[in-house]
Amino acid sequence: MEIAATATVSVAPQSRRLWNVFSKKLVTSSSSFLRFGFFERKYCFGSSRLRVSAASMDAVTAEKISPAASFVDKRENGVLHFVKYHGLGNDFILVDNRDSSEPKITQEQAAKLCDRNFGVGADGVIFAMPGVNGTDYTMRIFNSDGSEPEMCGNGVRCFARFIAELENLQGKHSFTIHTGAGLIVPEIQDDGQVKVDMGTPILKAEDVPTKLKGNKGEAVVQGELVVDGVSWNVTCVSMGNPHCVTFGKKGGPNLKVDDLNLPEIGPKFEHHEMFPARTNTEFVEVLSRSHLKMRVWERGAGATLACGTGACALVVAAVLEGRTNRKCTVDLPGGPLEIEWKEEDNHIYMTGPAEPVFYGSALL
Ligand SMILES: N[C@@H](CCC[C@H](N)C(=O)O)C(=O)O
Repeated sequence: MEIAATATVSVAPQSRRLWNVFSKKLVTSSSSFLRFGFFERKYCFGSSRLRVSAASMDAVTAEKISPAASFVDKRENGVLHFVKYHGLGNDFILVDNRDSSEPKITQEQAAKLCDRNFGVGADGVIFAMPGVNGTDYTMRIFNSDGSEPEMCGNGVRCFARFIAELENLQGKHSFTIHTGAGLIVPEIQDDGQVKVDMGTPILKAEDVPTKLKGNKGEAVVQGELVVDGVSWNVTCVSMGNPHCVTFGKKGGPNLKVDDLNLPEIGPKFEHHEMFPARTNTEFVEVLSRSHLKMRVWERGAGATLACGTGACALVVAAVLEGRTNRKCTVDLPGGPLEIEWKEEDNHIYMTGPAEPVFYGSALL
């Protein structure tokens, strides 16, 4: 029996070696052809196109199909193709959703996929969708608990790198991205890092939103938040999504963030009645006027290794509290981010890495 098959497969540079292995196997083993078939889908990502024709292969008979390969090969419905990325260990399942303005999976399915034991494992699922109002793309994200936030700083850097792979773009590139927080503009740098114009911070208490009363105009700056009978100094900032930033307790010493029991204290901030939309919370230690260290408890995701919107929010808080300059390095558990809150345009700029980890297909 002659099999004619053509597969157009594009792969991320990091994955090229793996694909080379696949393609080598393809010409040396007929059963590998069937394994390859699992990946031989319309789904394409990456920058190097590999065109494979199996028409000239020796006859491959149906008897050679192993039951397992056959099962996998047949699956198309109920399968989600994805690429896993991370930004400083804040990890996401990226989905090519450019053909539709409806996410390919539900919030419940996203929560299942994010489970680190029963799913792929991630802090969230991000969908690359068609742009609106003249923007290049729309980014939507579901947290690992299935809730939908407005924005994600580390996620948008991953998004930019994902788009560059999908569109086969090399070198410096910027995109206009519509998000729940408005227009966000990431730019891939020559060194592969991504610099993002994160827009302007929102400080008006009711827009953050927080029920705490504004004490510096309409903003909450070093306001008092009582958590389990203990008073904390907090500054509330929205980067499109809500953040509560604290440098320590009222009248207490500056925080040593390594000493915190984050899983115990984090949820008490997240679900505090003063935050009607829940909140992300950044616990911050000042190392110098241009160097901060933070740990984060994220709304809908818990303790994560990094939070880009959080790093931006805490530099705004640090400046408003007179603790630092407008340009800082922020050390997060997963590594550093460079943040600048520019006086000229009131915009915040975040620079950091985003890396692909693996690609795959998940059964839904
Ligand atoms: N990790 C993200 C923030 C993701 C959204 C957040 N959990 C929320 O619900 O607001 C970042 O890097 O900004």
